[in-house]
Amino acid sequence: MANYTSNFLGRQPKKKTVEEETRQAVPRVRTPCAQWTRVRPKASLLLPEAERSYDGSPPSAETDYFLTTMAAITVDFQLCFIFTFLWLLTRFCLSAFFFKKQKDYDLPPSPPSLPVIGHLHHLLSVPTHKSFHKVSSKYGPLLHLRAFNIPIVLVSSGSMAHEVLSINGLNFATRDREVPIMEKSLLFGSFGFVSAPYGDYWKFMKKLLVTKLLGSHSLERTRLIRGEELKTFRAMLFDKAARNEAVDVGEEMMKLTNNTICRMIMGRKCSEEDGEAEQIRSLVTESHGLVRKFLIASTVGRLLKKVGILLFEKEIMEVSQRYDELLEKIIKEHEENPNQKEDRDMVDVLLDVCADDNAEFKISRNQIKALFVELLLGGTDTSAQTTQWIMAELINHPEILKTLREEIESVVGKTRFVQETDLSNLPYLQAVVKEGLRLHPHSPILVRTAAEGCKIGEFYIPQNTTMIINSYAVMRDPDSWEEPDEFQPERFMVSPSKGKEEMREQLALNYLPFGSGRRGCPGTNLGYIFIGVAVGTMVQCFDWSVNGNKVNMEETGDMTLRMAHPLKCTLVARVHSSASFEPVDG
Ligand code: HEM
Repeated sequence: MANYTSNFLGRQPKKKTVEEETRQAVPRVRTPCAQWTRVRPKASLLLPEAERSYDGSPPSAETDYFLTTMAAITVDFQLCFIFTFLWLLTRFCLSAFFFKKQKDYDLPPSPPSLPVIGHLHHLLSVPTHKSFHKVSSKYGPLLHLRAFNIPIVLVSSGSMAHEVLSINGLNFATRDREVPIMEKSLLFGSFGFVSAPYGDYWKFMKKLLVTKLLGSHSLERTRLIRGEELKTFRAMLFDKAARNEAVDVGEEMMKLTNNTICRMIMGRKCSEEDGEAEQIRSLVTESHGLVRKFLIASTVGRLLKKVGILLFEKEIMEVSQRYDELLEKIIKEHEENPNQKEDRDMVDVLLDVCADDNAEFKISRNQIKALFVELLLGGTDTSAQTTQWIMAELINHPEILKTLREEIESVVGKTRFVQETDLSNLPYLQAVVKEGLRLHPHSPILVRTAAEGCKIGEFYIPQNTTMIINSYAVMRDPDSWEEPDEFQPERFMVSPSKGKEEMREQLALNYLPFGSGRRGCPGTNLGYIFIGVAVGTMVQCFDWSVNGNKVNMEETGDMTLRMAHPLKCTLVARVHSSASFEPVDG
C-alpha cells in the first residue's frame, strides 16, 4: 500500500530498508473507506517522538515510519472521499435515468395518522364507508393510508375508480391477497370463488356461472321459478294486510330471494315444513355476521389478523359444518336421481364437471359447495337490503311513489299483476331502483390488490397495495351528481337534455353498486329483476305506512350498508288478491 500511495502521488519509490521490509509484515486492518492500511501496534506511543522531531534534528526511523503511515492514511481518506463522491454521483445518475418512473410519481397524499396503528381507526369506525367518506372529502380522492404496516390506498372519485377497475382492471383483478384462508371451511376457505385470485379457476367458474345460471339465456330458462316465488311473496303480503299485521320488508325479501336462488341452483325448494328453508336463512344471516367480523380481522396487521381469525375460527367452522351437511344431502339427491336433460340445474352441471376427467378445469365437491354458499350470500341479502331502502325512500317521498304507481297502471293496466317481463317497459321503476342502489349500495366498499406497481392519476401505487374503493363516496360525489344526497329517480331518466350516450357515460364512470371490471357482480341482471318485481308488486298492490309517517333512514354496517332501524310497516291492499285483479274500492 505504501508503494501504491507513493506512486499515486508521483514520488519515486525508495529503496526498502530491512526495517521497512519488517514493517510490511505488520498486520493490516480495514479502514472505514474499505482500503487496506497498515498500522503499528500502540501507534499513539509514536506521537511524542514525532513532535520531538520538530526541533530540527533529523527524524528517527520511528518518526519516519509514523509520517509515512500518516501520509498513507491521509491519502486513504482522500481516496475514500473520492470513492464516496463517485459512488453518490453514480447513484444519482442511475436513479435519474433508470428509476425515473418511480421518482416521477409520488405515493398519494396521506392524511394525519395515529402512532403505530396509522389509519386503522377509520377502518374500524361504524359505518366504515362514512368514516372514509369524511376523510376523502377533506383530503382528496386518492389517499395513502396504513393499518399498522399494511399500506392501503383509498379511492373515492369516479375517475380514479375507473382507472383502477377498468383501465388497469387486469392489474387489480384480485380482491385481497392479505385475507387469510381457512383451509377446511366452506366460508372464507381455499375453495371459494369470490375470494379466488384472478386465474384459471376463477375464469372457469365465472364462465360456468354466466352460461349456466346468471346470463340472460339462463335467466329466461328459470323465469317460471321466479314467477312462482313472486306469487308466494304477493300472497304472503295480502295475507298480512288482511290480518293487519306489520311487515318486516327485509325479512320477507330474504325469504323471496333465498327460496328463488335455492330453486334456481338446486332445482328444488328448501322445504318450509321440515325446517330446511329456515335453516338456510339462519345460516345466511349468521354468515353475514361472520363476513363482517372476518373482513375486519383481515384488515389489521399480520400478527393480529391470525389472533383475530382464531377468535372466531370455531364459530366459522361450526357454520361451515352445518352448510356442509345440508349441501351434501342435496348433492347426494342429485347423484341418486339426476335430472333429465331439459331440467338440468346448476348442481347437475357442476357434478358432471366434477366427474369429467377431461374437463377444462377439475373442480372438487368442496368447491361446488363453497360456490353455493357464496351465491346464497351474494344474491339474497344484497337484494333484500336494497328493496328495504327503496321502499323506505318511497314512503318518505309520496309524490315519487304516486308517479311510479301511475306508470305501473298505465303500462301493466288494471287487469293483472306486474311481472318480470314488464320491467323493460317501466323506465321510471328502473330509475327508482337505480337511484335506490346509488344512495344505498349494499357493499359500499370494494377491495382490490395491485398485482404490480402502477400509476393511478398522478401517483404511484406500489405492488401488493390494498385498494379500497369507496363506492358510497363515488356515488355521492357532488362533482359528478347534482344534489347527491337527494332521492331523485329522474336523474336516471333519458330526457331531451340528457341523451342515452351521456347517461351511459355517467353510469360507466360514477355508478358502482355492483362494482365494476372483471370482478364486478355477475348477478347484476338477477339483482335488478329481484328488486324491480318486488318493488313493482308492493307499489301496485298496497298502500304503505309507518309509525310517525317518516322512516328513520339512519345507516349502520361496517363493510355492508344496512338500515339501523329495519323497515317495519303496515300495509293496506289497494286491489283484490284474486287473479281477476279487481280494485278494492271498484
Ligand atoms: C342488488 C343485488 C346485488 C348487489 C347490490 C350486488 C353487489 C355486488 C358487489 C358490489 C360485488 C363486488 C363487485 C366488485 O368487487 O367489483 C358483487 C360480487 C358478486 N356478486 Fe353480487 N350483488 C347483487 C346480486 C347478486 C346476485 C343475485 C348474485 C348471484 C346469485 C350475486 C353474485 C355475486 C358474485 C358471485 C360476486 C363475486 C364476483 C367475483 O368475485 O368475480 N350478486 N356483488
